[in-house]
Amino acid sequence: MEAHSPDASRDEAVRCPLPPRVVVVGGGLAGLATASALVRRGLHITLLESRPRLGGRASSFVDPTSGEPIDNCQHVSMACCTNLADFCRRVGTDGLFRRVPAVDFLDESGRISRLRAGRLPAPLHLTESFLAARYLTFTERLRVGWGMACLRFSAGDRPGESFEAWLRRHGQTDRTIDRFWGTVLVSALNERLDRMDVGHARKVILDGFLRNRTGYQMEIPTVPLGELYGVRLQQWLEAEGVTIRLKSGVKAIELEDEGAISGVRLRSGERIAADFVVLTVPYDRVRSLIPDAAAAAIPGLDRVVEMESSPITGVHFWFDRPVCPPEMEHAVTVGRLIQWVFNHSAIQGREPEGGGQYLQLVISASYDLLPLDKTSIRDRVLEDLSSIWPSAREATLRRWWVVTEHGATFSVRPGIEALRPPQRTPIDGLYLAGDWTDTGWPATMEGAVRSGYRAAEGILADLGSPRRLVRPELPTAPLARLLLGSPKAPARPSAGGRSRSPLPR
Ligand SMILES: Cc1cc2nc3c(=O)[nH]c(=O)nc-3n(C[C@H](O)[C@H](O)[C@H](O)COP(=O)(O)OP(=O)(O)OC[C@H]3O[C@@H](n4cnc5c(N)ncnc54)[C@H](O)[C@@H]3O)c2cc1C
Repeated sequence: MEAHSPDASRDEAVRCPLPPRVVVVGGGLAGLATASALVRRGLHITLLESRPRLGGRASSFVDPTSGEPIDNCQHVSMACCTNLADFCRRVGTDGLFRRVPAVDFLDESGRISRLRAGRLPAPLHLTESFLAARYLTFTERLRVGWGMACLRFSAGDRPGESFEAWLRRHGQTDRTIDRFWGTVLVSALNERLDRMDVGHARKVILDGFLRNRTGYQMEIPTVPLGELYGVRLQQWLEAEGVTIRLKSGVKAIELEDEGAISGVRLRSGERIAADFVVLTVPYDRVRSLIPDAAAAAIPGLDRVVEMESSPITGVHFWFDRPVCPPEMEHAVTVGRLIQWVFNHSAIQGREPEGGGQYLQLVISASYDLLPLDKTSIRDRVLEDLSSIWPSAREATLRRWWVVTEHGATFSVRPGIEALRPPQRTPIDGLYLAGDWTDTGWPATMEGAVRSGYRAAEGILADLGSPRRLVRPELPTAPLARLLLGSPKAPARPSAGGRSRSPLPR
């Protein structure tokens, strides 16, 4: 399987120049992005994944009763996710998304308020549709506008302050907090407002919704995640010469006497030699893969364990008849347990056999559901859905799944940025990546891809062939630059300087 013998030493590699060997540990979006960015550069790349499939937290499983692929949970991105878009273009899956230019908010009386760009330039492009929103009174809409202005201009945040406390300090009421800020941000950041960092909330509102006319638009996959980030990625990477090994869990990295990376040891005991290792495993796994002496040399690594996880619950319902309007693809629900409804019969054309409707419901930061069993969660969600569309009461629920991912994302709690390590480590040849590493982004597919690109940039710089892989944010519109200032440029890994054989140019 390997072009190099497992015991090939660095000296031999210098005498007989072989392609530099990169081992990527983890086949989630960070690992996939790292590998995809390094192909066609004369490297020997191996990707090791402990599970029997690629995709990590963005994946599907097969329903044993129907044989149908089911996503662990609906994943959507926004048009401001420029690196995820770049990654999908790179691997040829960019045609498998539907761009949704309007976000529909559904209130208790079943009324839809559509958020979409109007005639005004950014950052005012959403003003017309927001002023028409029916889930807030006119005064409440003005109050939210004031909150946004404060978010831009407030002088300094109080260390450790939650976003909810910040909102109350800036004139927001229970209703605006619950019906606007909570509705938008809890699902965007997968955290409750009373546990949410102010900087991350600011980033979603300013960078996601206001800087650019299209940044808020959603990208919804039209195929199951297992196809999007699993099967298709595997085919593409293998065609590009990447060796993919599934069911190959890594036990630990291995180091030379001088402290540089020499390879990884699998749980099976097998050793794979490497000049570079990129660890893209989740934050709560990384420490166990790094020997103590090396871990001590990585500033902040021990603090990674202070990160916390936040859960997401995805509920899948197959009804024997349409429950929501058949043409409706998605809705953000205001003032409910359910936060998002996705109509998969409309989005992916996945009508249950014999007709009916397949709906996916999402509850982010689902702490309150953790003590409940799956049947109780099903019943609560069904009750909630029935109060939106009473037809859900009469319909027969043919099949259902409740999937709660306890460690769905790291919690964006106040002060989180101090716990996120950079991708480059002081260990020669060792990189970290994953949505939890320092990207300035919350736990998202975009953050994962950015981290993978940064690790790849670091490796190429070490090999004397620096390339810019991380794509810039969407351009800030001129008026938005005037009113909001420029977005902060995230820190980048420093350029090479390592004693590595240069890449052929
Ligand atoms: C339910 C849910 C809903 C979400 N919704 C959204 C959304 O709508 N939009 C969005 O942008 N993001 C969403 N996210 C977040 C998004 O899925 C993650 O941010 C992203 O997929 C993380 O990618 P990653 O590569 O950093 O980590 P992971 O996907 O966790 O990948 C790490 C990989 O490493 C593997 N691994 C672990 N240990 C080892 C080992 N020892 N050896 C080898 N392999 C190992 C794991 O099996 C895994 O495949 C959601 C997440 C969940 C769980």
